[in-house]
Amino acid sequence: MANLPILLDYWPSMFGMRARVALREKGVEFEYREEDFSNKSPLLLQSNPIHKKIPVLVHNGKPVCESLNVVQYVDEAWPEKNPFFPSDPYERAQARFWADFVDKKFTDAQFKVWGKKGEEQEAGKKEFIEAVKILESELGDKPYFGGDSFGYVDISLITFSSWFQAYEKFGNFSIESESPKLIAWAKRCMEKESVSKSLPDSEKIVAYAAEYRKNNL
Ligand SMILES: N[C@@H](CCC(=O)N[C@@H](CS)C(=O)NCC(=O)O)C(=O)O
Repeated sequence: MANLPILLDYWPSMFGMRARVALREKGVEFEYREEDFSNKSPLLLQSNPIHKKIPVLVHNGKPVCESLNVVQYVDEAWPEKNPFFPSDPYERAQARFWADFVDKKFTDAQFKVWGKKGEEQEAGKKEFIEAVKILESELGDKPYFGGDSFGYVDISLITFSSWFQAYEKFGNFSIESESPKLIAWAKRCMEKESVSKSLPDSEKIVAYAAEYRKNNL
């Protein structure tokens, strides 16, 4: 295991999953280390002293923090295979814009759908459906957000699909009837081994979310 990049991660984390998918897209072998948030490892605390959050990729002894930053780093450190970005500067800027939209709009909304109740949850559902429709229109008729190839925006968003069943169960709505194209895109992405190997079983996520709701709501 000497010299393999180390990924500090936590299994249900859609942010951690992004790093897993990115590394597997590049065919990079890595050591996966599961963190216990009630007893964070010294390596996590040293590597990400600012946020103390996963994912952290430790490569050649140096830590890279923040999931989208990890995905970009992986693309640059292993440029030979499956580039995540198009070469055109404008298209690259657009890809960064949409991944940022996923982080700023979609991430907050999805949390309210499964992690809140009452009015806050209802508002979250509205925001979530709005965000999904915007993303669906950005996808258009392309197979991937990256066009013909699976890229940066695809990696930033696909990891949330392991949570879709939890959103539907606790939000009491159907994502497919709101946004069939997005579901078709998610199924297409799941055909990639880099994705299917990196995303946990949806049933496990539902059970995890149910436990969170029991303890926190
Ligand atoms: N913006 C961060 C978010 C990472 C994040 O929220 N990680 C959570 C797990 S999903 C975490 O490490 N939480 C530990 C804690 O808050 O103590 C990223 O994209 O990497």
